[in-house]
Amino acid sequence: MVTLSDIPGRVLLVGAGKMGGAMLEGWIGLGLEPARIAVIDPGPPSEVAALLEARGVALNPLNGGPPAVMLLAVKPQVAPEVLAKVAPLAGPQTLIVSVMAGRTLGFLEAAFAPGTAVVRSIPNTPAAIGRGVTVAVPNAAVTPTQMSIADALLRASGGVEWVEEEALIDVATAVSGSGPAYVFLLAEALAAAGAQAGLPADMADRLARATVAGAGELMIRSGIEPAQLRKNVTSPNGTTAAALAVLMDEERGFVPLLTEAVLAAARRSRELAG
Ligand SMILES: NC(=O)C1=CN([C@@H]2O[C@H](COP(=O)(O)OP(=O)(O)OC[C@H]3O[C@@H](n4cnc5c(N)ncnc54)[C@H](O)[C@@H]3O)[C@@H](O)[C@H]2O)C=CC1
Ligand SMILES: O=C(O)[C@@H]1CCC=N1
Repeated sequence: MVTLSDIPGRVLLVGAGKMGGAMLEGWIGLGLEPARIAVIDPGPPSEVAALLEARGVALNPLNGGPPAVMLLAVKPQVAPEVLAKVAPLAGPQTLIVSVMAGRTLGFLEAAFAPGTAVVRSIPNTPAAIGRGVTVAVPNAAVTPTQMSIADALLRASGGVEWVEEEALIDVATAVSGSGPAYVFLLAEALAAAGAQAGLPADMADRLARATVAGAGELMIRSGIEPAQLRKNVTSPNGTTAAALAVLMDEERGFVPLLTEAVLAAARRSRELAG
């Protein structure tokens, strides 16, 4: 098994915003030596800049030779101009790992020298607390060792699932990549509904947060299927059944709505391919 300290060279992070910064924190937390990391970012968020300064991670270094890994975490929309600038920093042995939504293996391969090893992946923001999940696909040039290196870097943020079919990344983006936003919206909507139904707003907010967090933790720790956990809350002819009759309506309920949302996100991921 490859660990972060086995990576044969530097890790160059291009774009240290919300996602890149979260991954960086994970690597440092798991013992990747700060001297083995460098960051390229013209304007990292202040908390990331403070972390770089505190740990002595090089920001925008002028040289250093080709890195072992270049991890791309800029917005997909600026990828063409950013890649044109950073591609010359990669050597023949450099492994490219992208977390950019939509940007395909084909797009990434075209930006680097022929034969460059590229992994396209999609993480999510619970990466910031090591509870993310990432789905990744390698191109044909990725060696087993490089795949283990990519796995170690991505696993610092949580679980990793490898797929062989690249099209699945667009769907994973719509489910797990964007998914935390759906859950946060659920917390927002539950709080708003509670306030509208008469709870003090701050209390509705606390109850909604605790409910979403507690339900998520129960699902993980118990290992019980979500459908069974739902049934465990639902007494026959009780309050939950009354709510679920609305939420599980086959036409207007949560399932058709979420299906439409996931399909919209997957479609957008395919559009971002450019
Ligand atoms: N935020 C999320 O939930 C997820 C984001 N992603 C992907 O991660 C990537 C980054 O997203 P966020 O971190 O949310 O965005 P962000 O805006 O927080 O971070 C982007 C960073 O790129 C930097 N940047 C801009 N121009 C640059 C350049 N020329 N060279 C180097 N760095 C440059 C910015 O200063 C910023 O710090 C995107 O491609 C997105 O699709 C993937 C999965 C989840
Ligand atoms: O909204 C986006 O495009 C990115 C990718 C997945 C989550 N955030």
